[in-house]
Amino acid sequence: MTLPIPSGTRDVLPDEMRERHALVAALREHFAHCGYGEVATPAVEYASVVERAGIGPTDDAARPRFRTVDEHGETLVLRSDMTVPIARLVASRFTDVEPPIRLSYVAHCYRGIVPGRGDARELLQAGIELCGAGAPDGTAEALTVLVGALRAVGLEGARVAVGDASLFPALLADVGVDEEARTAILHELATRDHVGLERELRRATDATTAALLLDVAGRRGGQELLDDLPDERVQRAAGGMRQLLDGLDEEVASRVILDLGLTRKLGYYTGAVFEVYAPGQGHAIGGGGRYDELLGRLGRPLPAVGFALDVDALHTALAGVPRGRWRIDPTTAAEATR
Ligand SMILES: N[C@@H](Cc1c[nH]c[nH+]1)C(=O)O
Repeated sequence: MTLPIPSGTRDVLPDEMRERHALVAALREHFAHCGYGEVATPAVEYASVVERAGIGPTDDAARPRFRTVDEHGETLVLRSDMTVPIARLVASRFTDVEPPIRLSYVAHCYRGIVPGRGDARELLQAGIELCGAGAPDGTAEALTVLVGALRAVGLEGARVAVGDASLFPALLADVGVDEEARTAILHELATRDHVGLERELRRATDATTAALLLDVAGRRGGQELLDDLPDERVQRAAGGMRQLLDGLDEEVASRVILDLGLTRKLGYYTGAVFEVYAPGQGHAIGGGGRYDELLGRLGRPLPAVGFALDVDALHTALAGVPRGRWRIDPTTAAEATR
């Protein structure tokens, strides 16, 4: 008899667990080497505290999906990511600590899923948060740690798509699109619905501007992409990306693909956003970005940036890499955890 477990969750058996331990050990070592101290936070938080983070509409992946009421009648939520709990931690436990504050984590998070899409309801994330370091230097540091993490586990073929969550809002304001139409357009952009995006753009602007914005949303490529932007307003809106690229070292920049239409399903991003892609994987295996307003909403205004890798997705991506090229050693990890 096979007893079911909730969709989007999984059991992990010993062989896979041994490799997962090795993978996580390599990531932990890398984060520590880069100066990030590991923290743990509770899997449950008070709903009232998370609400202060001002998480967006119901399709925002940062909005907790699992709620329960404790013995005092307080509503508790299962965390949906580590960025909000760490922002809470920094705002309440690191009040006197001089920034930048560098923290890392390996933790399970819980999300709602769209049935049939293969999303994880429970996912193991390994990531960092760099609080108190603005753009572009803080962003460059986070990207450098990210690229180093991919190298530390031997995933040489991975690429990091970099976009900017402020690019389209700035551009839409610049071309005079009103607030309501802007929200509809940004929604289509976030869901990567090209047809819907075209429809909303045509509704909100004239045909030439709509065509320009649609073209910008589809631009993806190397650094030369920024040298060839079609319009002064687009060049202005992409100024942050230019500055970021100028500050990256060559090795990190060689892993970056610019994606002007990139947005993430988490509403707290205010600037650069990243997504990690590995050969043969249909979904991103990690992502991150700048969230310069979140900490302020929780009581300690600091610019911040971070990323999280989906450990299981990273593991699956590594399975496509010949064993001899893994930088992690599952045998040693097995001994270490025995
Ligand atoms: N919390 C984000 C990743 C991230 C960390 N810091 C900023 N963003 C996620 O779950 O995808």
